[in-house]
Amino acid sequence: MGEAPAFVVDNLLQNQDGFGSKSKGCKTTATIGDKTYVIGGGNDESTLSVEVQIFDKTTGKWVTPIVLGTKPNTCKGLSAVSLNDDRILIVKKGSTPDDCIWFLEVDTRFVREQEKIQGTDVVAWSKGARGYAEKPVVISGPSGVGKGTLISMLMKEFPSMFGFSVSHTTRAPRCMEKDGVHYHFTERSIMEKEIKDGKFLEYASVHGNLYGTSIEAVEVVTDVGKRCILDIDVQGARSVKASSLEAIFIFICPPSMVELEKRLRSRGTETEEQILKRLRNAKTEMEQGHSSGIFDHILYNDNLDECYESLKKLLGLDGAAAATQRSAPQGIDLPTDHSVSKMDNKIIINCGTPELKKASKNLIVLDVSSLKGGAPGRTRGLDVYAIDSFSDGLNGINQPS
Ligand SMILES: Nc1nc2c(ncn2[C@@H]2O[C@H](COP(=O)(O)OP(=O)(O)O)[C@@H](O)[C@H]2O)c(=O)[nH]1
Ligand SMILES: Nc1ncnc2c1ncn2[C@@H]1O[C@H](COP(=O)(O)OP(=O)(O)O)[C@@H](O)[C@H]1O
Repeated sequence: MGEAPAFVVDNLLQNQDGFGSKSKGCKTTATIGDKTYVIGGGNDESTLSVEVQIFDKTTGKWVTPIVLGTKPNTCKGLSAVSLNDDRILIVKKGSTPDDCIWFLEVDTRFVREQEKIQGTDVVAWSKGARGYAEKPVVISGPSGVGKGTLISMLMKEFPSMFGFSVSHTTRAPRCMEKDGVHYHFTERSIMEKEIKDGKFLEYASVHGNLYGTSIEAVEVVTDVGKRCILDIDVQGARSVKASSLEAIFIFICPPSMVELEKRLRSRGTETEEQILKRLRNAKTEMEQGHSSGIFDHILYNDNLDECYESLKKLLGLDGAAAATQRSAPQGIDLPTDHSVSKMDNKIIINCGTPELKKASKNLIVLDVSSLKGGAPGRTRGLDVYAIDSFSDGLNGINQPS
C-alpha cells in the first residue's frame, strides 16, 4: 500500500497513544506498540463491512486492509480503545433502535505474529447492552432427571431473557423433536469434520452418540442479547469449564435411582436397551456431579415446582427481580457521537445525550477487570452498565463538548 490517506494522518496525529478515541463517524483508530489500526468502512456510511487498515510505524508502510465482517451494517458511530495490549475493542452504535450497541474485538496478537488478522479474531460481541451482564447457564444431570423440563419452564417464563443453545447430535430424533429446535441432527462424519475444523466449543460421546455445542449455537443466543442455557453432560461441562466461556454450572440430581428409572420409563422415548444404558451411565454421572468440582450448585429435583423455584433463586430471578426480568430487556441507546476511554479496569463510553443526562445515566461502563488470557472472544460476559458520571468514583471523566 502507498501513502497514508489524509483522514488517517489526521487521526494518527490526534490519537497518538491509542488510549481513548473520539468517534469520528466512519473511522476510528487505536495504537498498540508500533502499529496503528485504522478501523472503519469506506467514506460511504452505508458500507456493509468494517475494515481494518494497519500502519506499521517501524517500516512506515501500510499492511493490506482486512475486512472484519459484514454483521454491523453501517460504520456510523465507531470508536475504539486498546485492551490489555493485545486487543482492540471497537464500540459501534447499532443501526436500529433494538440494536443498541455493537462491540467488536480485534485480537492483534496474530497481527504481530503473522501480519494478518484471521477471520476468527474478530467477534461480534453484543447487540444491546443487557444480557452480557449475565453468565451463560450450564445444566447437567442424568438422563430423565428433568433438565429439559426445568429449562422449558425457564424459557417459558422468561422468553426475552433466555435462549437455548441448540446442540448437534448424531442420535436419531424422537417423534416430537424438531431439527434445529431441539437439536441439529447430524451425520457422524459431518459432525466429526466440523469438530476437526474447530467449530465446536465442546463435544462428547454420550450413551453411544456424539453430542456437541457449536460456537455458533452459543453466538446465535448471545448475539441477540440473551442469556444462553446449555443442556450438556458432565464431560461437556468439564470442557466448558476449561474454556473461555465463563458460566454458572448447575447439576440436577434425582431424589433416588428408583424415581429416575420411573421418570425415564414414563417419558417413553427410549427403548429398553437405551433405558438400561442411561441408568448405568447415571451412576457415574451422579458421582462426577458431586465430586468433580465443576458444579457451582447442586439441585435435587424431587418436587418439580420447588426445584424450579430454587433454580430461579440461584439465577437471581426470585421475588421482585423476576418481575423486572420478565419484561422486555432495556438496551442502552448509544448516540453516534460518543467517545471511549480507558480508566483502570474500566472502559468508559461517554454518551452525553440530553435524555441520558436527564436520567443521570450518561456513561456506560464495561468492567474489564475479569479479563485474562485465552481464546479470542473471551471478552464475552463482561459486565456492562450505565451510570451517572458523578457517581461510583468516576468523577473527572471528560464530558463531550
Ligand atoms: N457434551 C454434551 N452433551 C450434550 C449436548 N447436548 C446434550 N447433551 C447431553 O447428552 C445427554 C443425552 O441427551 P438426550 O439424548 O437429549 O437424552 P436425555 O438427556 O435423556 O433427554 C444428556 O446428558 C444431555 O445433557 C452437547 O452439546 N454436549
Ligand atoms: N420433579 C419431577 N417429578 C416427576 N416427574 C418429573 C419431574 N421432573 C421431570 N419429570 C418428568 O420426568 C421425565 C424426564 O424429564 P426430562 O425433562 O425429559 O429429563 P432430562 O431432560 O433430564 O432427560 C419427563 O416425563 C418429565 O415430565
